[in-house]
Amino acid sequence: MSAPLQRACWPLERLGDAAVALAERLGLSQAQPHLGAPPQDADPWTLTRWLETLEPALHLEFHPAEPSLQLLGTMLTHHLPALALLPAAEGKGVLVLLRATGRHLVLLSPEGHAIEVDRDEIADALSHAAVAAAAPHLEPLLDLAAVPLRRRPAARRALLVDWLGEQQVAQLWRVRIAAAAPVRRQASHAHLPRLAALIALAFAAYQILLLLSWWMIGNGAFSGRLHPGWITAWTLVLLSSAPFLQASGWLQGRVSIAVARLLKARLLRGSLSVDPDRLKHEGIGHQIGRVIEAETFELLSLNGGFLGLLALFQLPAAATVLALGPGGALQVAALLAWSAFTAVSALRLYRARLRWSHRSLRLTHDTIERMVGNRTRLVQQPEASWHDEEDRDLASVAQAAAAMDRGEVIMRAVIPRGWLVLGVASLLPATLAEALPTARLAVGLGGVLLAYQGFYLLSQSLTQILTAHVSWTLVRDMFHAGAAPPRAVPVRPHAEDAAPTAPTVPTVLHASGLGFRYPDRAAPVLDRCSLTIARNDRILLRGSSGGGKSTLASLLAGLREAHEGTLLLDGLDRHTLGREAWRRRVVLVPQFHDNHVFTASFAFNLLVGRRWPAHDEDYRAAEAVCHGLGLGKLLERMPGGLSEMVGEAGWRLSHGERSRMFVARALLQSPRVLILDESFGALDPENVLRCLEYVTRQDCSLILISHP
Ligand SMILES: Nc1ncnc2c1ncn2[C@@H]1O[C@H](COP(=O)(O)OP(=O)(O)OP(=O)(O)O)[C@@H](O)[C@H]1O
Repeated sequence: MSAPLQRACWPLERLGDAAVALAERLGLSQAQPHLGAPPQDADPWTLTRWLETLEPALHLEFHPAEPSLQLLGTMLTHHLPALALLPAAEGKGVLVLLRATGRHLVLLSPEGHAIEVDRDEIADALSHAAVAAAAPHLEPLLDLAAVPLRRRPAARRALLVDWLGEQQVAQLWRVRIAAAAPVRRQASHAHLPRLAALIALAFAAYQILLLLSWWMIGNGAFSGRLHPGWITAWTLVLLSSAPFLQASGWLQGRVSIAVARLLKARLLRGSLSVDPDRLKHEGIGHQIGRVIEAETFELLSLNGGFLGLLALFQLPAAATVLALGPGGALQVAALLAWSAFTAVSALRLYRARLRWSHRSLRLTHDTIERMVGNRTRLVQQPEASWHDEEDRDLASVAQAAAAMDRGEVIMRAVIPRGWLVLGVASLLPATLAEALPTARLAVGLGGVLLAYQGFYLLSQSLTQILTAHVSWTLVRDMFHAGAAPPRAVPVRPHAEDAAPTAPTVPTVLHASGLGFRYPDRAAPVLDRCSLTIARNDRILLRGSSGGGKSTLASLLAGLREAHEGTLLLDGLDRHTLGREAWRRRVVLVPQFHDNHVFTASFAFNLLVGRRWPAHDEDYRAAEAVCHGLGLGKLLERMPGGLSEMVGEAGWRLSHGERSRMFVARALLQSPRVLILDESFGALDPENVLRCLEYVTRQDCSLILISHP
């Protein structure tokens, strides 16, 4: 290892510090306390889980990547920043890769210095362990082929890429700013303020050059001195405005991609964080409507914003030209009056669009509900009234749509064209009062045309921005739900995060005085509920139907939040530990109707909570758990085994097979606390016994919910 690489290498025990230093470098986090060390001799998967525990505090996400030799170079060039694990032969350490500069990478050293190291040297160091086995066979081959010395490095690399194929040669973690990070931070990380300023500058330069070209040609033409020199200058000025327009278009593209990424990531996170009771209450139709609105928002807000920016340059420029022209103050007053009329029309359109959106959202919701319950409706509802409500709802949406269309016609057609009439009319008094020279008249008309273009852009922009704003009112809850909880504080991760089997303090979960009430119910479901669960406890929770067992389970698993009382896991509350870390440790298998089989391979369904794509050891673990739960015969029966497609469009698992698959899915997440909510209700006594025996043998605390 070269001296610069040695200087840039962090000892593995300081992985947490390396992550913090990177976060600070990216402007995402202030100085953090020492975050402890990852477990000794941890494998990459364990390190990944350990790193994940730092995510809430650092506003970062660590995505593991295990590239082949062929992909390693691409990763080191295009997927930075990243953390990289140096293999044991290279001294087992961590590299903090900041960015690529040509053939070099900039690394952050433990002393906080940026150090440049050759990219190939880093690739060799990272892949050393995998490549070492093949290396001895290379030289004899190169000798035999008489490859000249200077071409040997390239030949060596080509041979290795071919030999090692898809084999994983290195362990990296791509570092991304978390979707939950404050929007301001994400925006500045994506350079959005700078890009926006550049767009504004490019627009301004384009506009100024355009006006200048007008002035030149107009001045020359109307003064009767259209010298070839003026025409050449006019052509040059006009041509030089084109690159600014191009540049602004290109910058807009970059902004659009960055904003769309930010928005999508945040909405996705938000949709996973919204209170499940609220989602259920609103219904699936409402959620589908929201997805459509989110698309609308993304599409129209950016486009409308860019058009609006252009209009903001164009209208003041037009006002200036009009003020200098023969119409003077009268034309400027007409422009202001028309702007006010535009604002009023925009407000009316906004209200109409809001009404239409709410009604069509309700229509989507009701349609989906009717589709879901269609069979019941066909059987139980008199045929004559099947479409009554649908007709009523459609008429109401059509009425709102007609009002909205009227508003759009005013905005898109009347506003720009109406201005043309008003602009020319406001020029008439000056024209009638005195015989105007052609040049003065041209300035007046030019101003009117310039303002026409401004109003045209403004009307397009306002229509889109208002529509986007209505969409925003429908998705903003989801967006805000994706933000990091305000109380997220740095956590000192425990070694047992990564090694759940390690002996720890006996108390795992501690609840005291828990209270919970559903929003639309007066009486609480849980009232002053206290319990302590120690490591490897086996608890049977029984009670009458509707007594609150599933509700308690969802509180313990972090799916719902108690309205009063405290709940601690390993001594930390849910906000401190972070939602993801909590759910990884306390895994709930919900009741059958609340669980889902994905239309995907059986292996995916088993391993989705553990790691996907899965590794060989994951497949082995999945098979072992399946055998333990009595699913071995199913694996033999399915032609594709673990790769068999299951779900609605695939192999239809029986009720009992599904419920055991749900248990296997939870066990494969190596939980510290496992909660099974009536998971064995569909099994025959023999399989119940076998499953009970298997789950009670696992190294985790177990809560089994069952009817008396
Ligand atoms: N989203 C909700 N809104 C209002 N009430 C609810 C909601 N979910 C559950 N409940 C009510 O809360 C009470 C407790 O429900 P819970 O599912 O926790 O009971 P349980 O003991 O698990 O019942 P079971 O043994 O029948 O599964 C029930 O009366 C139920 O109807």
